[in-house]
Amino acid sequence: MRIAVPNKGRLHEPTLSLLERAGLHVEETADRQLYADTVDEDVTVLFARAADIPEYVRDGAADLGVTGLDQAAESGGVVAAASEAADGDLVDLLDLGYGSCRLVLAAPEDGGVSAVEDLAEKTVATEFPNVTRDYLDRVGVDADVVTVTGATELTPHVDMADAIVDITSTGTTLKVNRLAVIDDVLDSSVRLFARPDVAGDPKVEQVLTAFESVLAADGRRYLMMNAPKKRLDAVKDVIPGLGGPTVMDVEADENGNGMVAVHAVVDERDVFETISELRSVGATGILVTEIERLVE
Ligand SMILES: Nc1ncnc2c1ncn2[C@@H]1O[C@H](COP(=O)(O)OP(=O)(O)OP(=O)(O)O)[C@@H](O)[C@H]1O
Ligand SMILES: O=P(O)(O)OC[C@H]1O[C@H](OP(=O)(O)OP(=O)(O)O)[C@H](O)[C@@H]1O
Ligand SMILES: [Mg+2]
Repeated sequence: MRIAVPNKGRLHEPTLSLLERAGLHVEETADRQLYADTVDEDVTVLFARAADIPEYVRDGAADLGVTGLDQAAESGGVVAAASEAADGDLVDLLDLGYGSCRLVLAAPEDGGVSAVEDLAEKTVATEFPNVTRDYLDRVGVDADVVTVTGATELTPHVDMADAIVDITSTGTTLKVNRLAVIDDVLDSSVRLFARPDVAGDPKVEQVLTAFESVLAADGRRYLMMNAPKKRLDAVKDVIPGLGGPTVMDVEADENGNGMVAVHAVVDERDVFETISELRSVGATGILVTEIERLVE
């Protein structure tokens, strides 16, 4: 099975790190190599431009692809489940949570365009012509779309366009270029995409579960401690655990009091408060560790 992942740019590193954490270690390759093996002999990684990945998957060059929803939407249809797929659609299997950005319609701050209706008979420049045309159809505005391959923010200032549809995340680029957001076109983040015909394959399910387990572990910590057996209920009350803690009998303390070891998964935001509460109900030897993966 082949997974297409971004070969460079901002999505490259986080995607490799996700594969690594998911247990799909990518074998060392020289930079720019197109393919790489993983520790799983059935899984090959294919490096491609973020914008080309949806096409690789649609065409069958790859079975799975990791890229932005914006890129997938630009290249064709995207559906949430294989059962809803029409010919050529991609299935959006999982939101991987990084690469979050918005495609927005923006125009010069002090210009003549302050609502999408003002764009009738005018021109919109974008790297996303298909998404932009779909959007204009949806809102019922007849505007020209010109395709550019970068520096879109410049086009309204050189009379190439009256507005743009472009990616924004912090808003800095729009601000620097004195452009104001007029409307949201698409919310995007990086997703795991599959072709509908492979979406239910056991190997695909295995990759999906591995990715999900990484996301589930994010923001969670593993707590281990010892506690007097008679304080167990109090300890349990303190731990906002995932399906209740794991409790094991351990050796009694020096006074012969029964002791237990308690393990639990907790939200990292709760760790600080939880530790002092655990100490106050008699827990000792409290250990906090990171979790690599969590299969629920
Ligand atoms: N500013 C941003 N913040 C968050 N995500 C972004 C941002 N810009 C782009 N992305 C996401 O990353 C994807 C890839 O962007 P792009 O193709 O521009 O590559 P890049 O990482 O910028 O590298 P390069 O432009 O140098 O090829 C976009 O389709 C989008 O999903
Ligand atoms: O809202 P902001 O945080 O300013 O981000 C938005 C900018 O980020 C992306 O550009 P990128 O940095 O990828 O440069 P590129 O044009 O070379 O792709 C995008 O094309 C916008 O220009
Ligand atoms: Mg970019």
